[in-house]
Amino acid sequence: MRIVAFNYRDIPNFPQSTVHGHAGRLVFGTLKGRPCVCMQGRFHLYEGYPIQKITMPMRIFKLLGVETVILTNAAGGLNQDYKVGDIMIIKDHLNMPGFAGNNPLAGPNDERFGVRFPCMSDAYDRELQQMALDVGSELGYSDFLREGVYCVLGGPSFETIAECRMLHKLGADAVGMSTVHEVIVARHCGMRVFALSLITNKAVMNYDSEEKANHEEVLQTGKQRAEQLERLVSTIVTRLEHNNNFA
Ligand SMILES: O=P(O)(O)O[C@H]1O[C@H](CO)[C@@H](O)[C@H]1O
Ligand SMILES: Nc1nc2[nH]cnc2c(=O)[nH]1
Repeated sequence: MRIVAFNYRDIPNFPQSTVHGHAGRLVFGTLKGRPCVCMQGRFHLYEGYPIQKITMPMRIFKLLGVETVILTNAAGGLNQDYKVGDIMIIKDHLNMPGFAGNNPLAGPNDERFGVRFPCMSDAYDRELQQMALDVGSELGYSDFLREGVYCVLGGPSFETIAECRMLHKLGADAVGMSTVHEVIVARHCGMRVFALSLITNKAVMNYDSEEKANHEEVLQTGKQRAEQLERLVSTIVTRLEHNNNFA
């Protein structure tokens, strides 16, 4: 397989990855014969970037001709049934920065990309969610494959116990610091979206707990499930090719 990779620092006006574990490369190649572009590292509000800069790659992908965006993230599990290592298919989100007015589409609307008031009730493609469930079951992943609601916060501090309890009551199954901004911009310009959270740690909900969220655990769980996540995503990509039914 031939790939061509560009360091973010060599791409004019592209933001730079500052997070440990985010390589900072844009990789072009084929995945099971399908042309793909992959971000090795994404951008977050807590890195200090304006929200429009964080989501700029989505518009670049649209202009490159990308039709489907697959996003993955690491997240803390709020749902008490979730275990570390579970993979959650995101079916919906809670956009906390958006509640406070920090939305990537705020400001003048660029009509070349999409409408002023885009719908978000269909943000996560339902056919792709079903396909992921089917693929997961074929691969023998059903025991650790979930469907749930992802909540984005600004970070970089992890949540307090009271915050975790509140987010759980509000209907979130997992909490993180990414993805939602990209989803909004991708949907605004009409790309199809599928997203997964790897539950890398359990959110601490109890004052008796000795557990503490930390980035090392996040990276470690990521490594442990990397192969299975890769297989899941690459098989989904293969099915997109077979079905080719989303044009
Ligand atoms: O970048 P993603 O996969 O969302 O990673 C999550 O994990 C990091 C914290 O450990 C934060 O960046 C948070 O957003
Ligand atoms: N906000 C947040 N982000 C995470 N990323 C990975 N785990 C977590 C977590 O527990 N909380």
